[in-house]
Amino acid sequence: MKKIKTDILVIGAGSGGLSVAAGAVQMGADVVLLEGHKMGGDCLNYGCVPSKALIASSKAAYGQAHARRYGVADVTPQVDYAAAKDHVKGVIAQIAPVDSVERFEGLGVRVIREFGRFVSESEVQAGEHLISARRIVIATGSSPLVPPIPGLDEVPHETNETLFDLRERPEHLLIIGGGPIGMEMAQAHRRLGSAVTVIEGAKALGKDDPETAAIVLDQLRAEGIEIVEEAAAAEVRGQAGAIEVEVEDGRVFKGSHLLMAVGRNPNLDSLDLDKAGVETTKAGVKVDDSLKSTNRRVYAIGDVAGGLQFTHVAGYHAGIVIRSALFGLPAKTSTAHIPWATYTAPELAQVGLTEAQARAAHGDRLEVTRFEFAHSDRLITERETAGLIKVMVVKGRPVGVSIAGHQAGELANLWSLVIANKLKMKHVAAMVSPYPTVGEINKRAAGAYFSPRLFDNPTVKRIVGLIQRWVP
Ligand SMILES: Cc1cc2nc3c(=O)[nH]c(=O)nc-3n(C[C@H](O)[C@H](O)[C@H](O)COP(=O)(O)OP(=O)(O)OC[C@H]3O[C@@H](n4cnc5c(N)ncnc54)[C@H](O)[C@@H]3O)c2cc1C
Ligand SMILES: NC(=O)c1ccc[n+]([C@@H]2O[C@H](COP(=O)([O-])OP(=O)(O)OC[C@H]3O[C@@H](n4cnc5c(N)ncnc54)[C@H](O)[C@@H]3O)[C@@H](O)[C@H]2O)c1
Repeated sequence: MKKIKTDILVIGAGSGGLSVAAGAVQMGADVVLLEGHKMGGDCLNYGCVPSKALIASSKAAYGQAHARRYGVADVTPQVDYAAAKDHVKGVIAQIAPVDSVERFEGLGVRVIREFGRFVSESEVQAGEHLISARRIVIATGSSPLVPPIPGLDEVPHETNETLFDLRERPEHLLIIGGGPIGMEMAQAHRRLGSAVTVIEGAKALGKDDPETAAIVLDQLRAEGIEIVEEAAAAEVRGQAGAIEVEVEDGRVFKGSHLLMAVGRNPNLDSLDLDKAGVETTKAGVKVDDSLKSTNRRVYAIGDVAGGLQFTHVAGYHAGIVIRSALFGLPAKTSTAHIPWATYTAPELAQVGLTEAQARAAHGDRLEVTRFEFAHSDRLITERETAGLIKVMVVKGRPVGVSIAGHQAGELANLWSLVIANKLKMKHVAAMVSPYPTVGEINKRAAGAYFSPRLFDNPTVKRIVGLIQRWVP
């Protein structure tokens, strides 16, 4: 057994683990990084990157088929599904060097390509290495949840770990689960020419504001995607090419392929966490708001910490851990300014509280300001007018923003800045946006907040009237 001593041991080289390792080593800590599978984790290999690359292919196909509204003839796109998958692989390959062993070794991180498991409160075994560390960061991510639906273990099905390797376009893709994975892949496949049925046990895009989610779902349905809600899958039957999903009320949906997209399972099983005194819940490692586990030397970040499961959240967690583990400074997580976006067309984005959450937290003090994308000159030129921004405001300060529409994810950036820095609507209103940009929508939303105060206000009218009498 080779013994290694280090300051920081990071288990898992995905979005969270790589960010801790890169940050800590560049600030002078001795860092060991373990990765048992692919460098870059889910986001690079099976998640954000391949899904957004496939969405880009589908957007190109959709653009060809819907050009007439711009005065350019529609054409039926000649989709080569395998070539689209080559494009996906090419994108992964282009980004992979940033997450590679070579890059991290170049930064001074000792990278060990083995799975790690705890043998004591401060030691982890990885292959022939026994590593003892001052601080250990669990960043092992999550895996696709495979629910105990009768028949599923005998019927061939895809998950996010296999879908991007599929070379033949599914004739009819059945998707169980109408969350972000299900809906992004539904639209991508529909636009690439598959028939698509989404079977959702509750509400599709149910973690988002229902009003903004409805704008997205209307468009998906208009593109021909069948979305069945309140229909939990109860049984799966058939074989490759001829699959049936029976839902709880007895309806049966037929397709050629099946994608499971019903949520995530934290990667805990191989870690022997009981040897380290690290407690877990169903969601993941039990952590406090500074991401410390029940063993004060051990942190958990990203998907395995069981909160919001996004790459940018894993990166945000990394910053908290670096502050705490390297500098011994207090650092606590907050979700108030955390955004997320679903990259359907139109996109769906959320920052902080939804209207329902804000109402529950702030009651009558809540004001909801709205602006319809149909009033954006830029989006009229682009013919992308379906969309809405809702800003939840308490005493002049935004506490949440829900956006559906073209570039909703891009628009969300500003609101994270505003909420993170406790800025007010007056600060957004004070910004000058270049005309005609999509980003102007954010300023218009702030304008909508102030309009009734300025334009429907008898006191303002009286004052203006008085002043005008005196102005020469
Ligand atoms: C289809 C899909 C699309 C997505 N799209 C987006 C998106 O657009 N935007 C977004 O923000 N998020 C998206 N996500 C979520 C995002 O991928 C995750 O939130 C993110 O990857 C989590 O990072 P992580 O570091 O916690 O885990 P991961 O990136 O999964 O990394 C964990 C790593 O740990 C390794 N590991 C596990 N156990 C051990 C062990 N015992 N020893 C050593 N190594 C181990 C694994 O092999 C893996 O490489 C998407 C997810 C999916 C599935
Ligand atoms: N754009 C992005 O940022 C992005 C994209 C994809 C995934 N992700 C991340 O990955 C996570 C996982 O995504 P996901 O879509 O798998 O999970 P999810 O938990 O968001 O959605 C799963 C859906 O499956 C439904 N479901 C569960 N069991 C069912 C059953 N038996 N029959 C029918 N429906 C059932 C649930 O009601 C839920 O709506 C997301 O929560 C998100 O954190 C992010």
